[in-house]
Amino acid sequence: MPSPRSSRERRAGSSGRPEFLSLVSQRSPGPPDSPSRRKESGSSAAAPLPEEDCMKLNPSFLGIALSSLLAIDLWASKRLGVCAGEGSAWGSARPLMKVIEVSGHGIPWLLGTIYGLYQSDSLAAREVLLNLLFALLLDLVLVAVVKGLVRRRRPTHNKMDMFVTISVDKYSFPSGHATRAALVCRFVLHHLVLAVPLRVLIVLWALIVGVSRVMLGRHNVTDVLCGLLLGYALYSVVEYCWLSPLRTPALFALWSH
Ligand SMILES: CC(C)=CCC/C(C)=C/COP(=O)(O)O
Repeated sequence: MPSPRSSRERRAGSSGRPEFLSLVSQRSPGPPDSPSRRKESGSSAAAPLPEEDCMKLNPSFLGIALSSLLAIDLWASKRLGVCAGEGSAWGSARPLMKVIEVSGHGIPWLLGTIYGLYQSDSLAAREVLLNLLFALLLDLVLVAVVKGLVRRRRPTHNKMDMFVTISVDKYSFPSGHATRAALVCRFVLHHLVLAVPLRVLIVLWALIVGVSRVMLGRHNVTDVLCGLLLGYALYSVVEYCWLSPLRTPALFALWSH
């Protein structure tokens, strides 16, 4: 009478390594009954694979979770893109959204910081502004690299009528406006002495810049969320590499009057 062994044990045969054998036989490129396969796995492995093993070919839980998240992201982003065109549900708010867009654009921030550097009359102000300039440039490079690597297209409902873009800006992940808004917000909160209402205002501004990207149809929700996280994290890199007159005297000499 055969002993009541499990199907896994029976498949193990004399080797006692069922998982290894089943994975090898599943990954072999030849057809299930090919001579090469029979030679590799012995006569007992030529039997059809049990259902339990075939499950390993199915998408992983992580794969399913990611595809579902992306589907929800696309669906939600389309629904939230209420200012994507003049004819959209909130089309009349589009001009205001575009003003918010410019407020988070790289050019005004870069020009404003450079102007501030030339106008600065104290070493402390120069140090802060020089580091802000470094942060803004680092952010531009990081976003360009990630956009170039990920190459996620902007939502189909986006109208490409943005103020000054570079070639990688045809891609949407991550949102450059969101990274900049989070980075600048954290930077300002750490280095400027501001009254509480102004501190609240800068946080609100960063959030509104993020939300406006989705409302304008420029980005999917995940582009903005990841952009905000990336910008927030980037501030820690800036803090770590902080440029000071002691570390980089030559750089500070450029702006000494
Ligand atoms: C040309 C310069 C200096 C900056 C480009 C700024 C820009 C257009 C970023 C794209 O932002 P989103 O990824 O949020 O659309």
